[in-house]
Amino acid sequence: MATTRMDLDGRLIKPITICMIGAGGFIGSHLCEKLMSETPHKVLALDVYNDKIKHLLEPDSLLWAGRIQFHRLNIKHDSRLEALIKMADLTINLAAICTPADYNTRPLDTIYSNFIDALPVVKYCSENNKRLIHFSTCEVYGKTIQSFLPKDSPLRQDPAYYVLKEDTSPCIFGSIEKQRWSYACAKQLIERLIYAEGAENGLEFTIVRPFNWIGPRMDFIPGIDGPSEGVPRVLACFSNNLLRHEPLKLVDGGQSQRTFVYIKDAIEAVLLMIENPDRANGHIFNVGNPNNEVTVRQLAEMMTKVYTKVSGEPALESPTIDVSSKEFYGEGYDDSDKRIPDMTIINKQLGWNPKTSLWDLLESTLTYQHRTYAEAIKKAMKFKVGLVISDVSLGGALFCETVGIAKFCQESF
Ligand SMILES: NC(=O)c1ccc[n+]([C@@H]2O[C@H](COP(=O)([O-])OP(=O)(O)OC[C@H]3O[C@@H](n4cnc5c(N)ncnc54)[C@H](O)[C@@H]3O)[C@@H](O)[C@H]2O)c1
Ligand SMILES: O=c1ccn([C@@H]2O[C@H](COP(=O)(O)OP(=O)(O)O[C@H]3OC[C@@H](O)[C@H](O)[C@H]3O)[C@@H](O)[C@H]2O)c(=O)[nH]1
Repeated sequence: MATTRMDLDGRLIKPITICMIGAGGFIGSHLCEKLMSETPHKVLALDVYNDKIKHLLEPDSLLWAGRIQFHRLNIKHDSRLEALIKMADLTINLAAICTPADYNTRPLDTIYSNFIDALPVVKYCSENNKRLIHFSTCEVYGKTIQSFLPKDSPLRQDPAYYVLKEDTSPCIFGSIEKQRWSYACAKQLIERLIYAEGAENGLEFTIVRPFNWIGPRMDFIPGIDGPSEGVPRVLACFSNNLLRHEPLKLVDGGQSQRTFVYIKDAIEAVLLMIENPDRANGHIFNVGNPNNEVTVRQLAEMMTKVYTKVSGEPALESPTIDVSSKEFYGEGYDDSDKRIPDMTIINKQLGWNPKTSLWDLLESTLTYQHRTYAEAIKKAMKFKVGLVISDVSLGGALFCETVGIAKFCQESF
């Protein structure tokens, strides 16, 4: 760990204490890891779970012991929150419901989590003159202007109609019954509130808009370290399909486009924000990789190829199947058509650029997924087949939840 660190303007960085809310999640776990291994800063890690940061908390002999402290609390109702924010120099708020499967099926929880529950955090930071880094989302841009242009319009080729820019792009959401947008709308309102606290009360803030950060520890694998009926974000959905040898499900044909950035690249950007307050305060930053754009169908094809390479297992003959969004997510789902971040502001303020190609980030991530989950999945599948066989021998109905299991069952009989 470097003890002497300089900021981008050549000044010595003093060690600070960070109150990190949602530290036990995907981004939080990587940020804690980075702060512990490369900086002298202290972290008060707040979350309801700590499974993803357990390796940083135990044993006591770790190099950084004493610099990270876990507080199990729910910010919805815990009177310790203000005191913890007061103890820190900087608060980073990552806590949120942020999986699309929840937005239209649990819109109230989504709005409460992303707006109402974030309010006291903003208030305590403002009242106690504490700096805040708040995690918003690229979803605040909603759909692109391009998506409303006629299919044959030459303007569709003009980046002005699709590249998403913090200070000029509009936020375009669907109608109210498209409850998918409950998340984006709640995030937009909390951004506006933070901005207003900055303008009227002098709150020192930075807003981060992540563009599909992916990597190890993202979400969960259904039935292994999360609910079997749960629907995580696309990286974990496709990883789960690959691990179980079942086709990857393409929602509405997989035509939507996304840019994916490697979590380790993105964390570098957050560290620059933490350590360069003069350059980061008052700004909203897109953090993504404009060079890693694919359709979801292309992502599925690439993940299938990469997984074959890292696992040594052959791909299925038909590696993908189409599924309607209504069937997959339920009524009220809608989608962002395309998400390319403009990088001008983060480049100018922090000199940050993403480095890792989509192929490389998928290779390291799927190597991790295979190493972490392949055995557990095999065991779970054998157990299920065992149940099926005993069910059949008892004259019960044969149930095979997945194509993979169905094939395995046929072979076993
Ligand atoms: N991963 C991405 O690509 C991405 C993209 C856009 C926005 N974001 C935003 O970044 C933030 C972090 O995302 P993530 O991918 O790490 O998600 P995550 O779900 O892995 O992490 C969120 C963490 O917050 C915790 N949390 C939620 N509600 C809480 C509460 N009431 N009290 C205490 N803890 C609570 C959860 O337990 C979880 O550990 C979110 O605000 C999300 O909206 C992430
Ligand atoms: O199995 C799947 C899962 C997802 N998809 C599709 O893949 C695309 C990406 O889905 P994700 O679950 O990763 O979520 P999205 O990119 O739509 O939104 C995400 O990005 C912004 C963040 O705030 C959140 O992390 C999340 O809302 C969507 O078009 C979705 O419909 C599939 O085709 N198949």
